[in-house]
Amino acid sequence: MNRTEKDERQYLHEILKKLKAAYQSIDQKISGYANEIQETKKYIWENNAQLDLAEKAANRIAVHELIDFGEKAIVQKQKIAKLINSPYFGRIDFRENGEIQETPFYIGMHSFEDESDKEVLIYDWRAPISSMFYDFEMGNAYYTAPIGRICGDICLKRQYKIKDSHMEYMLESALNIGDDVLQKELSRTSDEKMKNIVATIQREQNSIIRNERSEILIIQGVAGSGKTSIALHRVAFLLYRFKEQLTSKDILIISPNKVFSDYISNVLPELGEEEIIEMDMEEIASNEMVGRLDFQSFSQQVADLMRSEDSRVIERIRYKAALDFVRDLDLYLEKADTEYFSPTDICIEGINVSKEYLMQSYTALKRMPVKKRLEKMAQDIIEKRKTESGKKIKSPIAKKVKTAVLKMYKFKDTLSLYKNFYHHIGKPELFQLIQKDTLEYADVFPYMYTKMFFEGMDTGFEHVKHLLVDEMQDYTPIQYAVIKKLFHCKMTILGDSFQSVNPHSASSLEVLKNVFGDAECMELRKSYRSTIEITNFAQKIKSNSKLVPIERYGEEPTIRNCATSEGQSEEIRHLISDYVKSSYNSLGILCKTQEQAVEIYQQVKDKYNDVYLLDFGSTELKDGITITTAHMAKGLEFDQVIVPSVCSDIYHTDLDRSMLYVACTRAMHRLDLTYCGELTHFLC
Ligand SMILES: Nc1ncnc2c1ncn2[C@@H]1O[C@H](COP(=O)(O)OP(=O)(O)OP(=O)(O)O)[C@@H](O)[C@H]1O
Repeated sequence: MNRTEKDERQYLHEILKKLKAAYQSIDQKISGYANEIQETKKYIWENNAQLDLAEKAANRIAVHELIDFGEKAIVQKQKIAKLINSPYFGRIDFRENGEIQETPFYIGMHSFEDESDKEVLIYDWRAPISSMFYDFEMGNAYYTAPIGRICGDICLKRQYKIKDSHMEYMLESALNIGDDVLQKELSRTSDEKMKNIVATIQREQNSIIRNERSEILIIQGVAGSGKTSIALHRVAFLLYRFKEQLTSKDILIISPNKVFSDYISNVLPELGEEEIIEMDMEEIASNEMVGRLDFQSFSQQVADLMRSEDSRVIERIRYKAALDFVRDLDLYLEKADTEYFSPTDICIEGINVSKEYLMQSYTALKRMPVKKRLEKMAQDIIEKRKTESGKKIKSPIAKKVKTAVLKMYKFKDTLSLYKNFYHHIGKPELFQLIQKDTLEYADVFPYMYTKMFFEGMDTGFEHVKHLLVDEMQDYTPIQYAVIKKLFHCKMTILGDSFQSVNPHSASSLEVLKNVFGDAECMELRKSYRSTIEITNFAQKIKSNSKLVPIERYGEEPTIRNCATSEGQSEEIRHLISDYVKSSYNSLGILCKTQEQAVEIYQQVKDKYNDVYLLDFGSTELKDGITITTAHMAKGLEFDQVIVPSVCSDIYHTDLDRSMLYVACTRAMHRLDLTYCGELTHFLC
């Protein structure tokens, strides 16, 4: 039963022996497959002339099968290699009701069974029995197995830190899982890529990961509460739980930008799953707009707003970000459906159709987009005429009929129909093109919504069975209305309404609940990323009464006043030098605008190693000094953060407050702010 630490070390030794043996055996299998593939190919090559078609096909199938076996074996080998490095992180001894003796269960990243007797030696963290490790302390516990709920007692609970096959420590955890282990994990320095957190998943997080029932699950979580980590672990769990129905190709992640995608790209492969396809909202829009209209990007919209707060622009953004806007547009499209089709009798080259008949056809095809409906009506007229006359209808005549039917609709393209909406509501000023053929960002999704009504859409997303939307607060109800039309699948939607990078178009949890009436909402209130000092500091910028900081202590954040802008540059260099001397891996210098970021980059790029400037075109996050905007840094984290120029003439609007909050909440261990002139009132 491995009672003592000595027993445990011995047991680890035994397990490692078995793992290494399994590794060798699988390695041999892989070599065997490789040889067989080569021999079969050689055989086909040498005997090509003599083989008949059936033999050739059979040999080719054999090669494909061998490749398939080989690939599966390689995946298995990688999993065992990971287990050799760290076989397990937890153990629970569970006595099922009615049994006399408890059984120990070791829990790790993947499962592993003894080759000889098939006894499971390590349970995958996603296995039903492993849920008790996260959900219960010592005493009464249960888990849900395929046969139903299994109840009993947990008699022992332990945690281990095993690295490079060596047990660094072992802890008896009578309390909540691994307060000590969690503290150790959170105190570590950052990594280039997001890490898995399987060993320290908390109970409230586990209930989200293992939620199987919700069709649409909304996770509202405070900054640093682990939303993104949890969402990715949830994907891994669903892939394990529904392995027969769900593969990584059936899942799509909508994330804010490419750097963020790169940052999170490691978690699923670490958990033994394949990487998932990621897109941002603009890519989805681009697919629809290609060859038609250009459009402003979200980042450009925010950057423009930061440069100058034009009240007319804000009014346009706000109106289109409201819940009522979707209703207004729906009402308009309903009207457009019935009132903008004005049929007239058709008399073309002996083809006579009455307007009443046309109206009937139009109404009968109501489920189709308008333009497709009109085209179908024209086609039906031609077909009917062909059947009646028994002759082919010449294409110029068919064309004339089609043109006549299309003309009966008041608008011939989506843009005119969409533009007319603003005349219809008596506010034409709410629609402005940036320049010819370039839509404002706020118009992109309303336009797409109108296009779906008028022309329809080939989505290409039919295969998606689970959609994950991160940073939900930055998408508006009309964007969700488009998403709902594009994706008919389960969804996990996560974000934090406190972290919107554009308060004029932010969606609160209430709004989201309204959009997805039948969604289940779960909240995460504990913040894990930052020290308590940093979290409390950020709370003063934007107070969230629901937030509970994790008790991890560090340095107080500083606000450094500088007499001149040269003095400020000097101070920033001084802070960078501190970072260089420290054990930290990453420093984020997070500015309000890209222009400021470029300026600082120019000042420091030649003085230090590993300095990177990120903008919205960037695709990668690297360890070192990252200089970028708060907007771009959304979702990321750094060991140390510097926020320059926190003075009143730079940070003064609601938007600025949000940016400052996002910037400060990116810091894990150290936070410093600099300014010259008057300090922004958000920090007074
Ligand atoms: N249970 C946990 N064990 C260890 N680390 C955790 C746990 N939960 C969260 N973390 C850590 O907290 C940090 C924040 O996690 P994550 O980025 O997923 O949070 P978030 O809610 O998406 O943050 P934000 O909204 O502020 O971008 C990460 O470093 C993550 O590893």
